[in-house]
Amino acid sequence: MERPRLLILGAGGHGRAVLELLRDAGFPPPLGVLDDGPASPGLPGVPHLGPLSRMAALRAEGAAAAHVALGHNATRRRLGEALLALGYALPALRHPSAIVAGSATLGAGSVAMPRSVAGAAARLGAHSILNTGAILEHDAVTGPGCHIAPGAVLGGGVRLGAEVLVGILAGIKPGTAVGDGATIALGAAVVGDVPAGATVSGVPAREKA
Ligand SMILES: CC(=O)SCCNC(=O)CCNC(=O)[C@H](O)C(C)(C)COP(=O)(O)OP(=O)(O)OC[C@H]1O[C@@H](n2cnc3c(N)ncnc32)[C@H](O)[C@@H]1OP(=O)(O)O
Repeated sequence: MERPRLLILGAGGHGRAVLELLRDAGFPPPLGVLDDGPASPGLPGVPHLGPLSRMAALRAEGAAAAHVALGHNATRRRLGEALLALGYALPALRHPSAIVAGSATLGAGSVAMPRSVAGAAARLGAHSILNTGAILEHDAVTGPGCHIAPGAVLGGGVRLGAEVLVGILAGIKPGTAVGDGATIALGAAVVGDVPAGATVSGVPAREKA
């Protein structure tokens, strides 16, 4: 499949990481980057095309494919859905060192960063990040707008709702369910279901009183 020139949304740290991925994966140079930061330095070597609100005008001018490279889950999902509604293609991005099982799926606008793994029948939701070295074990499923941070591991059959952050090096016991908008602290060991909106931390993971 020919790799498209992408419009990137977000010129922060994650944007720079995605830019490296695109180079490693053989994508052509991005069309440009949009960012709302008034003093945004942009992405190195990529034309800065203005604020996020320009995405509609650029679509009308012929931009056809995009990626939202923002770390904030709700914002990334909202912008990704807006891009889809405008008719942009949002290809799932995958670093060449990522291991994605033939039966695994990566949703629209999602990204599998270096050395990440998606096992048999795992499903990474739309607009989600499987960050460096993170692992979705077999049959693990995430909703849209999730972020599995570097080194985190979802055991077999784990189910995440929408917009869940699983912090760096956290682990989730096989078969566990995590509700929408929950935050799993870095280093946590989740051994039971987590309600929507909760923040849990520690080993075993608990909500703070
Ligand atoms: C490429 C990348 O960098 S991806 C980055 C992805 N992001 C992450 O992995 C970070 C995930 N976030 C965390 O783990 C955060 O520390 C959170 C969400 C758990 C808490 O953040 P905040 O609400 O800002 O809490 P804050 O730092 O003020 O700490 C509040 C209390 O929780 C404790 N705490 C904070 N993080 C943790 C943790 N991971 N495990 C155990 N306790 C923690 C603090 O020590 C503090 O305890 P105290 O009240 O007894 O003093």
